[in-house]
Amino acid sequence: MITTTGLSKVYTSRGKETAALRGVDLHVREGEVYGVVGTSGAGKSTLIRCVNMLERPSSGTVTVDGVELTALRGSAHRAGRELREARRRIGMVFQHFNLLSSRTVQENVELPLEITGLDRAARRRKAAELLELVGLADKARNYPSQLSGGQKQRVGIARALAGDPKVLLSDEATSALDPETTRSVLELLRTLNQELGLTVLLITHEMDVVKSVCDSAALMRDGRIVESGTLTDLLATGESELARELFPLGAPGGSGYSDGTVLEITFQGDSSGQPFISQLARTYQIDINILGAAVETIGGRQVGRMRVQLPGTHQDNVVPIGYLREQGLQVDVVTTAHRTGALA
Ligand SMILES: Nc1ncnc2c1ncn2[C@@H]1O[C@H](COP(=O)(O)OP(=O)(O)OP(=O)(O)O)[C@@H](O)[C@H]1O
Repeated sequence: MITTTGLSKVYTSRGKETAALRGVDLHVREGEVYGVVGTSGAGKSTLIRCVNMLERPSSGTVTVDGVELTALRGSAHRAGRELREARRRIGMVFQHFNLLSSRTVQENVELPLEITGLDRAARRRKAAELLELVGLADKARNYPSQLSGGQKQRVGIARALAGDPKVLLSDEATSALDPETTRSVLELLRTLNQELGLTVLLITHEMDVVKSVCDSAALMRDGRIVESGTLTDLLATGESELARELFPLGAPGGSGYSDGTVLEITFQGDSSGQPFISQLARTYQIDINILGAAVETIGGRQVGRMRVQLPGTHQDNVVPIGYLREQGLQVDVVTTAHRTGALA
């Protein structure tokens, strides 16, 4: 639904060049919620602004719903007709809502419809439907200053949906909100994704946002995507940085365990109900030391991760590790004791 290839963006200000994007290939499938995370300055905002051509990329292509936007004429602020039409099918919500304070809630939602030339009665009807959808039917006549942050963002979302978009872009939409309001706005995004089949591309610096609503995620660093995939696949990849951030298990492995073999076991879906540790201990008559464990719901699926220590070297544990993998578990060997005189 959204594809970028080799996307680059260089800003020039006061004679200084900043490469904000350095060849980004992004692929967001239809109907998924896709999160882009990364530290400040990684290029997330630039990426999302290039996706709807608020910013024209320096090179590379952007295709949304089969239309190659980069091939359409017009600049970011003076778009040609085709680009304007394509953009109408892309809704955008902003961190600071960007509502007009002099207009009522209803009038804010109607704004994009005025631009399309829809008549007054139809605009009213559509805005009323959208406000109903975001749970704000009773606030239609209020002004933005009379609303809470969460309510303002719901208005922002209703306005973004006015053009019946297939894609919704969210630029840190919950960053200015408290945790509870964040949760309810994310739930709304999820509901819209499921009920309207809306594809959502969001950028955030909060891992919790990814954890609670995203199907897929990408990690950006210094203008590049350094890792991406579905959360399920990322969690099944031992060395995934995103998976570790999504699901930290306290102190990282690799230090502090002087003997034995330390494993990180990740289990998802069906295998999460299995008593595999006790089965392993019984089958191989070994003492297993549990160093840390957590179970969370990530992308609507139960995922567990456990760090355990087995006696002996990696070599000594090849069979038990194979047994765990046969059970469908993801097993990563974090540290292993070397076969020394003392351990042999
Ligand atoms: N209009 C601009 N002119 C010049 N440089 C810019 C402009 N916008 C962004 N940059 C630079 O491009 C780089 C990427 O910025 P961008 O805002 O895309 O990152 P970000 O990951 O969204 O960061 P944040 O989370 O802080 O918003 C940064 O070095 C930034 O200073």
